[in-house]
Amino acid sequence: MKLIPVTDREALSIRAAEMVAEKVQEQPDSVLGLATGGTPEGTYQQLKKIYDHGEADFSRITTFNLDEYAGMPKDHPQSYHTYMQHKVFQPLQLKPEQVHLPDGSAADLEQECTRYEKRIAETGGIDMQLLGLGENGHIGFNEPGTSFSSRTHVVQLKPSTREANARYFDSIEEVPQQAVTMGIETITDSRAILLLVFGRRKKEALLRLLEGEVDEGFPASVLKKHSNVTVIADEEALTDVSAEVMRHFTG
Ligand SMILES: O=P(O)(O)OC[C@H]1O[C@](O)(CO)[C@@H](O)[C@@H]1O
Repeated sequence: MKLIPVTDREALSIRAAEMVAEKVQEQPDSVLGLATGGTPEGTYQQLKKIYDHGEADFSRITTFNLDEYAGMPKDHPQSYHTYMQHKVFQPLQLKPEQVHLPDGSAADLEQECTRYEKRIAETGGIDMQLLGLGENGHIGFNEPGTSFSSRTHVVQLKPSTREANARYFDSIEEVPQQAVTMGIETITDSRAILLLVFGRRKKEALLRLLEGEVDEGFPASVLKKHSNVTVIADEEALTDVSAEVMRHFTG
């Protein structure tokens, strides 16, 4: 795991967008794994600037999202389908056939998980996966305790995750109880992973990731076993990380 420390959220977003754009420049038919939530929003804004300036061509990429709420129509204002349409697919003018999300409104969710895994495999797998970090260490919606060998599956969301995401809904009761998420092994099968972490809210999780053991009780710790993970983190998230640990991951 390699750490790139940056000053703040904006610097993180610029750096992450540059890395995604560089990947697409060197491999125009890249398969990108994308995340939702607050973390990658700035990165998507920066990618739009890069696109508008004609500095990258996204017309041949394929995308796969990490997760989607279960039981939510695709056109619900808080669905990840809607988020992606507004923040990525329309701004980068991606065509429907280029983009993929799990269908949380599918009648048979187990079948949907199998379909999604198959689709990822058919494209040859993910070249670069963007990830945010949950306060409890979740990646995608893989909550603590999820097997490191899990594939795309249906999850019961923890109360803490529902509370963290309640800010996007009118009330916590409206936050779905379940989601469909890529599994941990689906994520770690990606050839490269870019984990973005900013803000004080994430400092305990980042500290545990950098200093703690690899353990299924903290899903993100699996990233330490992967050979190509870059963590971009800002000063606030790195507040409690010792100089020695910083040197270890940046050196
Ligand atoms: O970026 P946020 O909103 O802090 O959330 C952290 C992670 O949790 C999720 O919301 C759950 O999948 C991810 O989309 C995100 O990367």
